[in-house]
Amino acid sequence: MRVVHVVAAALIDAEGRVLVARRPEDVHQGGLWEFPGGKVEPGERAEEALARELDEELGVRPLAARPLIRVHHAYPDKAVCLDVWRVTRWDGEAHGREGQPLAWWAPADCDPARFPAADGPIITALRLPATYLITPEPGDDRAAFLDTVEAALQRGVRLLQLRAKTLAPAALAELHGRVQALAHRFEAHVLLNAEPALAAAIGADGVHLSTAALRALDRRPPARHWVAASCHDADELAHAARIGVDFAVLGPVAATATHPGAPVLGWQRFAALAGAAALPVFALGGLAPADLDAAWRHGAQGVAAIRGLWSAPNARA
Ligand SMILES: Nc1nc2c([nH]c(=O)n2[C@H]2C[C@H](O)[C@@H](COP(=O)(O)OP(=O)(O)OP(=O)(O)O)O2)c(=O)[nH]1
Repeated sequence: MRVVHVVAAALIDAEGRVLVARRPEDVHQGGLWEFPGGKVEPGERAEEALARELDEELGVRPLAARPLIRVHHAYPDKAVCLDVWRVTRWDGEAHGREGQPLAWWAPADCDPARFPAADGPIITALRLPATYLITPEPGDDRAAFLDTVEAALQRGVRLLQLRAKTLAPAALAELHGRVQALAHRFEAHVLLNAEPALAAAIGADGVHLSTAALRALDRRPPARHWVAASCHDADELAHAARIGVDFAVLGPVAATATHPGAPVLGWQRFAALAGAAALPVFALGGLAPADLDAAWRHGAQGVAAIRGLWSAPNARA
């Protein structure tokens, strides 16, 4: 089946709400809500198509746009590649130039059932931040560890993975409780890197699956908000998406101190794998916030990091 290349925009307003439009009843996926956009015309670059569609449909001109996610989806009658951009500044006031109803919804209120099936990963991408902090092993000084978690939250980190492989379950549960209490003060979420049953039992916001744990599962484990997984190749990404994992971490993009000798992907390979994956993918491995632009240009949700997002309490990133 020929793949139809579509550009779509997530216009984000000052309150973090996203603009959605209702598709007419009589077209493909009619009656459902969508992110405004349309087909890329022959010879057009994606950004040109985006500007044209936003003018035609909403009467606005994008001023600040960056890639959010690319989603491939095969409907029974049509295969699409949705190239979705996050637009945070534009000229003009958005109005339905084709008579389509518009609404501004918080990403948390976007119900995937009201959108075309391809849009699930787009909604997830909108709900996720651009950085995912993975903690280093906590060591003996718990107070210093918690201070550094708090400093990261103060710098704007809103998604954390507590990764403490050296701790027994009781000690891990205890530390998790403290980290989660801190995180919740900042409306941040903590994913526990542990057995899904332990994460669920102690009320974690989510569970982060190791590659081995992901491979052993044939369905999404129960979780309060998030199920994430560590992936290294196309098979693992496909398996993660198939069982309903919300997002993946893929790497290493560059060499890291924590995983010396691991085969490095590089940005081109990362882009090919992330672009074909049906879920948001964070880039991991030797990266820091300074790499966000490169990550977005290569199809990443953002950057996941241990060292790159973890620094002494008084050091500002
Ligand atoms: N714009 C948009 N299209 C989506 C979304 N989700 C989704 O599956 N699609 C599909 C539906 C359509 O098959 C295709 C978009 O094509 P379209 O028919 O809206 O494109 P267009 O505006 O160029 O329309 P036309 O002039 O060819 O009629 O992408 C979404 O969130 N936004």
